[in-house]
Amino acid sequence: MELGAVNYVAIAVLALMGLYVLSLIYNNFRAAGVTDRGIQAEIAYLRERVDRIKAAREFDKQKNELSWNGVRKFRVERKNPENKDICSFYLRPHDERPLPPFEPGQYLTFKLNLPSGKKVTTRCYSLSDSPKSEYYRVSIKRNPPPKDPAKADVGKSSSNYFHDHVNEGDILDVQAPNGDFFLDMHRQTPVVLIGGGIGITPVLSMLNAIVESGSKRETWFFLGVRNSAEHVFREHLERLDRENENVHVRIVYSKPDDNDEQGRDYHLEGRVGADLFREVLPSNNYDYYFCGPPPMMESLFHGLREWDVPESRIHFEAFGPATVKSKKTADTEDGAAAPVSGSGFKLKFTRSEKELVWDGSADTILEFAEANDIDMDSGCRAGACGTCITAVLAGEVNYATEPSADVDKGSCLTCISVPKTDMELDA
Ligand SMILES: NC(=O)C1=CN([C@@H]2O[C@H](COP(=O)(O)OP(=O)(O)OC[C@H]3O[C@@H](n4cnc5c(N)ncnc54)[C@H](OP(=O)(O)O)[C@@H]3O)[C@@H](O)[C@H]2O)C=CC1
Repeated sequence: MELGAVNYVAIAVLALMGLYVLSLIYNNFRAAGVTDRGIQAEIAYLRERVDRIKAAREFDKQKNELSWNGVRKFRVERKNPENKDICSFYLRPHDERPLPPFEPGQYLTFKLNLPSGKKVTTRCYSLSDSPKSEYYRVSIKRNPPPKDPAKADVGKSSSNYFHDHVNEGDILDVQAPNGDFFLDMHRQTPVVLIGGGIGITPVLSMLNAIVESGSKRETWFFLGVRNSAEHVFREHLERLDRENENVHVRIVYSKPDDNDEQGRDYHLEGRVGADLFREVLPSNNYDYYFCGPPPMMESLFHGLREWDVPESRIHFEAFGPATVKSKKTADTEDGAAAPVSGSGFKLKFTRSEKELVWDGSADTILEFAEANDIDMDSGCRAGACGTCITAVLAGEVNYATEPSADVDKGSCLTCISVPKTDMELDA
């Protein structure tokens, strides 16, 4: 929750008053020849709080002044292959005005004109570097073709479009950074950051932000990949580990190649999960942030819960699997059950002139529509960007997670909802 300016001022004033009173007490002790470590610690703590409040205020101020509504033109300044499947794009604002800061872990939303698309396609990609005033960076993995060759249409794949068609000097339409999965940079509590495959992107942004801020926060960084061919940002991670006492990078290969050598290329063999943390981490007392393939996110969530990590300390990318999100909803304090959908509801898609029966096989209305060749817009697929908003002409939905995008009355976000009744949708 963001604090209003008035609240910041009130807290800062109270903290300063506390600081003042403690200094008076401390000076009295000093005058009496007594030094009290407890009082010094209190003063240091209050000083740190004031600094944090000031930093948070400055962040909000810059964000409000420099952010933008709708799309802004960005020029691709540099296109840098990280390996054969992953490419980083460095983006600079075409208007050359400074960029607003973002929270490490957030993503950018792109409006793309794909070669075979009739209309604009919306796609979200995590920012993979720390907040910088000059450029934003996204690192994108090329989507493999679907197993069914009949469904292969590279012209409709936004990741393939980036790899094959977006070049240095090109201009892209970009919405401001967004997203609820981010690291609170104003805290100093120890963290474990975990990336699986290309899921490294948001947690790498967090790691870079910690290091660049000069924070001494204890930070463990686990990267799970198959082997050295997938081991991206290798030199960068080795350098951060070497140069920062508080940073501990652990590379985990699930299927090392014959030429890969433990100790030289990677630290541990196997999969990143709670069993490995029990061996490597001094305790379970951390905040955990993770992003990766859906099975990894699910097993991490359950493994950490079984290791008695409170749910409030488990944070994962909202683009993650619906099953993890439903579990989180089901575990809410009031014990509310995760929203479920029965099967057998009739779904009428008026524009597409299709009437179908919801069989419960899809996680969301969006997935159900896509499986039935109904054209629907989508972006983040996590209820955050609002691209999939669709008018509900009749009926009601249940949400798997609380939408973070605004939803007008009479509409729904199809990417995170399931039917609660028979429905008629304007799609
Ligand atoms: N911002 C976001 O939300 C982003 C999300 N992503 C997500 O990240 C995913 C990463 O994809 P990709 O690079 O293809 O990942 P990969 O399929 O290449 O998997 C990466 C690693 O994760 C391991 N893994 C698989 N299952 C588990 C498990 N249950 N527990 C532990 N480790 C496991 C794999 O091991 P093994 O060899 O044993 O399979 C492999 O070593 C994407 O599918 C996307 O969903 C990616 C980028 C950004």
